[in-house]
Amino acid sequence: MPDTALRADTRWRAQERLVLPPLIRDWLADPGSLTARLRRHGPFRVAPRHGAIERPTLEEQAQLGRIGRRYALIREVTLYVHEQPVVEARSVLPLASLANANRSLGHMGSRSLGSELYRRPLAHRDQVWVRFGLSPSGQGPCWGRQSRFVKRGRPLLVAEHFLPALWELIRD
Ligand SMILES: C=C(O[C@@H]1C=C(C(=O)O)C=C[C@H]1O)C(=O)O
Repeated sequence: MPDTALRADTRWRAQERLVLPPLIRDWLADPGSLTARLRRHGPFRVAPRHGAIERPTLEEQAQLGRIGRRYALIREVTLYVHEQPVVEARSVLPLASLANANRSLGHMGSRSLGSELYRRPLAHRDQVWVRFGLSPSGQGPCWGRQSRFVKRGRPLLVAEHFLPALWELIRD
């Protein structure tokens, strides 16, 4: 586990502007599906914690661009491996991004959002931010990654906060 004597910060910073410890960079810069990578470490499940139609935060609006000013489906989940909470995620799915062929993204339940984003037509991750701060439920501080995905031309945000149990899991 890298030095955590970092000051917790709520601001997301462009990934390329941060020097990250190698282990952290290996996970935060991974271009593939986090779900697929976690599944390689043991039994995996997604536990939805919160779902509501709300306005994104001002920071999320800026990260989404113009579409961010409208209402979005906010989805907060905890990802478990071997029944250990390893990631807390908050996704911001603009309602305008959930129309037509993208509508399944708004009805994931306990299925991983990644299973839709990494299904053809593949979503592409066009920007990544990083921070060392609290998770959506207030755990931490821990490393977090905010990704902007574009699926069928429509943007959405997925923020993943990597909990201490993850680093214990991969060390064993
Ligand atoms: C984006 C992915 O989907 C994962 C699944 C999530 C969900 O079901 O809400 C949220 C964050 C991601 O870690 C992925 O697997 O890479």
